Amino acid sequence: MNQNLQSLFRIAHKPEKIGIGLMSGTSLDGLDIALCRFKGNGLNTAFELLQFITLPYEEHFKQEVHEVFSRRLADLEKVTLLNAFIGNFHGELILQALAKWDVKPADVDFIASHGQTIYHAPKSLHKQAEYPNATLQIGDGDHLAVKTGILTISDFRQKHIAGGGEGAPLALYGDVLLGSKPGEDRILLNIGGIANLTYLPADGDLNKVICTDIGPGNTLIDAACREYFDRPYDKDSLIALSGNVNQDLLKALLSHPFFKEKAPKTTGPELFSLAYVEDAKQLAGLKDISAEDLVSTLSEFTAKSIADFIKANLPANSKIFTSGGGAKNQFVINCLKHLLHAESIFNTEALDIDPDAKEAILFALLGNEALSGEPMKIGTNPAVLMGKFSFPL
Ligand SMILES: Nc1ncnc2c1ncn2[C@@H]1O[C@H](COP(=O)(O)OP(=O)(O)OP(=O)(O)O)[C@@H](O)[C@H]1O
Ligand SMILES: CC(=O)N[C@H]1[C@@H]2OC[C@@H](O2)[C@@H](O)[C@@H]1O[C@H](C)C(=O)O
Repeated sequence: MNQNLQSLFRIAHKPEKIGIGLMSGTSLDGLDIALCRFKGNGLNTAFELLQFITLPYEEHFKQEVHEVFSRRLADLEKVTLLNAFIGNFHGELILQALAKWDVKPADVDFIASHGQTIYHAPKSLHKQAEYPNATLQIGDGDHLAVKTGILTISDFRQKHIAGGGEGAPLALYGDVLLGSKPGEDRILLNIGGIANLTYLPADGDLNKVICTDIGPGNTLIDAACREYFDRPYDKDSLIALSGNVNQDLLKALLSHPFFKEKAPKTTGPELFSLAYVEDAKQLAGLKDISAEDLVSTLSEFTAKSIADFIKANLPANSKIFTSGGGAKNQFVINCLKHLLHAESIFNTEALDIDPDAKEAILFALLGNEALSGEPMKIGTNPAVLMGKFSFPL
């Protein structure tokens, strides 16, 4: 037997596995690296987070990715170069993290890598009947495997699409495993570049689980901060707090048909961009708005779209647990509390899940499933095992 398959067979049979989950999200702030230990699979997974780090991206790298990120027209050579470069670069960052933690690459059984989404095009976006849902993550797994010497599983989203989904959100698999509690209706709300949530019903019925994108999380707030303040994001909501919400613009921002589409649905910065904001300004008949008022309005927009979705679709008594960088945006969280009449909104720390690490843990879990799990049917999501295998040799 091919020695790669032999080693794959050996790792898949190990009762306990050490895996690294990698997430590089739409905010492009850095690479999240989670080192985890797993026993078992599916609903019987025992999991432990051993180490977590976010290694921030340098400005130059962010600019290179922004050249092709969520653009309909991009330099194909740049895409090709970045695909190989990011695979190798993420491999280097893993080696740095392992050295810092004093862990040998040989002690890690697998890497599960999300890659970098550069374009997400569900049918609701591209509207071309002859084409399927589609999405593109770059940062090829072979480069990671060869650079680190560790078996790498990558490109998880294609199988979800092939099975009838939109390629996202994949959070539901991890959320069900880590977040469910009998007797409690729960909402795990991730506010990253895009906001998404998983509803976990109190009776544990997997058919009732809902996992969907909702709309913009930080993506528009970040884009406005970059454009008008030369800052990557609105740290501690200082800009939003210094402005006022423009109600006409807010109404126009909320009027897009995406918000009326039935869940599950997905979206990205391809739709929610500064061009979207310009269109909304026109719709509202608004010529001028101060940059501070714009950031306040976009922050309220994030909170209002999330609250509207929850009020219209989910039980009112659900307990909410937030994660993602947007959970640190107090303006957004306070608006949410106000709109939902919620006394408290927790973050996933209350569930013993590091809110910054949650998505990287999710991919490690998906890697563990790819190696030795079985397809799971949850809600209307495709029952598929996701991920492609890359070998070091
Ligand atoms: N202290 C803070 N105050 C306000 N906003 C913050 C703060 N810290 C982080 N953020 C927001 O969180 C963002 C990063 O979030 P995160 O890393 O969860 O996104 P991501 O993983 O790239 O997104 P996605 O889940 O959509 O792929 C920043 O760009 C910023 O908007
Ligand atoms: C195509 C893509 O990269 N989508 C991301 C993005 O970031 C948040 C939201 O949009 C979510 O749908 C997804 O990521 C998470 C990890 C998911 O699949 O659950």
